[in-house]
Amino acid sequence: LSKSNTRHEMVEGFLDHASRGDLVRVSDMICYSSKLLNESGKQGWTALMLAARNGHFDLVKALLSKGCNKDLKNKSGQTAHDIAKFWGHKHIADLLVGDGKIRDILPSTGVTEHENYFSREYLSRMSDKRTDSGWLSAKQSSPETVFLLFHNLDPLVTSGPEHMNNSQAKLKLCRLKRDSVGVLLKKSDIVVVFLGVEKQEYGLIAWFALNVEENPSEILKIEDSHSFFLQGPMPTLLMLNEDEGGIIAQARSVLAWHSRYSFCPTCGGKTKVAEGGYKRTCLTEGCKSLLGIHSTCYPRVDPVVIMLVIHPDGNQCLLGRKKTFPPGMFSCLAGFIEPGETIENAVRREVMEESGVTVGPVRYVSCQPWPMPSSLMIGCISVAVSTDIKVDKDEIEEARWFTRQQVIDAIVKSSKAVLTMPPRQAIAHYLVKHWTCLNSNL
Ligand SMILES: NC(=O)C1=CN([C@@H]2O[C@H](COP(=O)(O)OP(=O)(O)OC[C@H]3O[C@@H](n4cnc5c(N)ncnc54)[C@H](OP(=O)(O)O)[C@@H]3O)[C@@H](O)[C@H]2O)C=CC1
Ligand SMILES: [Mg+2]
Ligand SMILES: [Mg+2]
Ligand SMILES: [Mg+2]
Ligand SMILES: [Zn+2]
Repeated sequence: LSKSNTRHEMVEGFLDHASRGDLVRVSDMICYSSKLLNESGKQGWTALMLAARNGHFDLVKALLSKGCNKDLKNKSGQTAHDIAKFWGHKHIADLLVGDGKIRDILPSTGVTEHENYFSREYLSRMSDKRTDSGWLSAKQSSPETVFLLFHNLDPLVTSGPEHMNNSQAKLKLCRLKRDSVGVLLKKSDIVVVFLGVEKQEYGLIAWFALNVEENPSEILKIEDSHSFFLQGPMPTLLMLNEDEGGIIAQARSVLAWHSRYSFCPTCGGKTKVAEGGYKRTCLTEGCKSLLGIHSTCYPRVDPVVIMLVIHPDGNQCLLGRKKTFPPGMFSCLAGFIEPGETIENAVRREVMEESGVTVGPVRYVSCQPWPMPSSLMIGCISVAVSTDIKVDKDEIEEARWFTRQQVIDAIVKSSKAVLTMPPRQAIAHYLVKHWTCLNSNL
């Protein structure tokens, strides 16, 4: 018995070092007993899974090089690769794909998937539960369930010091419980949107979002004295951490849709909220919105192209500024895609309209949900075939070619910088940075 206890303690210790990313201790212990490599602890988690969970890149590399089995699964059926992907550690997930077989199926475009702010999937949406009203109402009355409250689409956040552990973000969403929002849930005119459940092993903690028009402070029991409705949306919504940015992207877009589409867009009739807040069905008998593809019944997403246009000399890029931008800031040109238009044609049309520049080849780079109210920014890089600029004064105040050095100075916020860049959370920032890295031989 004591022998197996000692062994058990050793495994526990080993997994604890792995979880904390202690490369030295983990390596030492493997030298002592190589069997530890594939040992698992609570819920079947191996050292590799724990290292992948906590983003310890070097440790994952070391464990792989020692020959650990990366295909083992924990009790939830997840491999280390699944875990790394879940938690947004893309570089680790790539490493765990290993021999490259999976990625090699796709022909290389030189573009790898990049996670932008507002893009993280912290919750699993579980869309199959949206039609299960029994499950949804049980979750709404569960004491564990998390409710996010919005007032006119501004989320309730807190700046309380007790929330600031392990987080660089200055603000955090208030995770309210059933008892705090009970009075609102009973009101018939409040839409409650099911966001999903936390991605974790035990239980299924559900999250819901609700929006109220009148200030609810008086009728609610909110104990946190540091809480307030975050006015915005820009730039305040960029102050949350990456996990919460992803949650806001989903919640705010769906709530904004409800606040703008209370009546049927087809006949003006009353609608009924269905599918956990993911549908509004017209109540008028025979309404055309009920026939065929009734896309007006679902939350809208508006595709927008956003593009970095490269000068034919390869060493300058085109940036513009709107009157509403802070002084000195320039960004990528952008515009809504119109019906019957491809991404590439929308890029060429918007650049022509806004700057008078003709664009040739266009390539997709990355995308970003932009919940103001519900755009999907489709980020592209493209090459100009003409260089004269003539701005459309209605939309753009100024557009200019900037050299690679000038945009690098702006990205690193050098004192020599002649412009400022959009914040790092905006895909415009990423597109410029992506280009400067591509051209590092210049
Ligand atoms: N994440 C990022 O890095 C960036 C995000 N963006 C976002 O991209 C979006 C679009 O960029 P923007 O340059 O304004 O777009 P456009 O160049 O297409 O111009 C905007 C104009 O288009 C009209 N418009 C509004 N909604 C639609 C629609 N659904 N379809 C067609 N036309 C529409 C509006 O006109 P009117 O008001 O007269 O009705 C608006 O003034 C904005 O929401 C902006 O916030 C932009 C730049 C950077
Ligand atoms: Mg435009
Ligand atoms: Mg525009
Ligand atoms: Mg437009
Ligand atoms: Zn209708």
